Amino acid sequence: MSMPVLAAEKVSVERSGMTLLNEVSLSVSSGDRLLVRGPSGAGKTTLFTMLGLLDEPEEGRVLVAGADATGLSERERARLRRETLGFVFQDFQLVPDLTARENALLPQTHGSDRDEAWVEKLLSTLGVADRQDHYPATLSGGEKQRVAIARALANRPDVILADEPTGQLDPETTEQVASLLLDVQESTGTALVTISHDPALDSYFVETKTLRDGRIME
Ligand SMILES: Nc1ncnc2c1ncn2[C@@H]1O[C@H](COP(=O)(O)OP(=O)(O)OP(=O)(O)O)[C@@H](O)[C@H]1O
Repeated sequence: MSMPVLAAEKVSVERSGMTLLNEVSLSVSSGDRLLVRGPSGAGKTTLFTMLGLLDEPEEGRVLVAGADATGLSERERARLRRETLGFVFQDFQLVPDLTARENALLPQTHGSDRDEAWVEKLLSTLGVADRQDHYPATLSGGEKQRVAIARALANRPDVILADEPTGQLDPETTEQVASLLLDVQESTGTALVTISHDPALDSYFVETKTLRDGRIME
């Protein structure tokens, strides 16, 4: 088996004296897709935050391409995040005063090697090329999420992390967005970790894990 591009090893998180995650372990390698399911309050967002290097666990480690990300400075974590991870959120989180295209190009702002052709290809694959000069307010929910997926892939990340990516979409749009997300994931060989309670996503994933009360159920 190839080395995991992202792994949690016995990650435990405590906040205000409550255990939010209890020795959670999981890993994904290039091209893998993993769905983490769980009811409300199970700890899904907390897990997303840890895997996304947005916060640090009290115990355990998060490894990116085999390197321990715990104990890094905020600055080093930000760099690792930018270079290796792509994020998709339930509420899209597009910048309102940037066009679709400018939003998708955002992750490339820091890099020296801008690759606008790649982002244009992504927008086209995701079926929003003709909307690229529009502002988020004039896009449908499905279009916004497709732009957000292009943005997540703009830096050719090793892993896409998606937190309830279809949570604000109707059933038909959920199906379109889920298939497009998985198509681009497959064609780019990126690993994908999706965190969701939406049963509509189950059929797209072979590997699923269930989180309950902060633990992965066996
Ligand atoms: N900083 C905190 N201090 C104390 N408790 C917290 C904190 N953050 C989250 N929690 C609690 O931890 C539990 C897990 O929260 P989390 O947001 O990870 O769950 P979730 O599975 O994403 O839920 P949902 O699907 O409703 O968003 C919840 O009971 C929540 O109220």
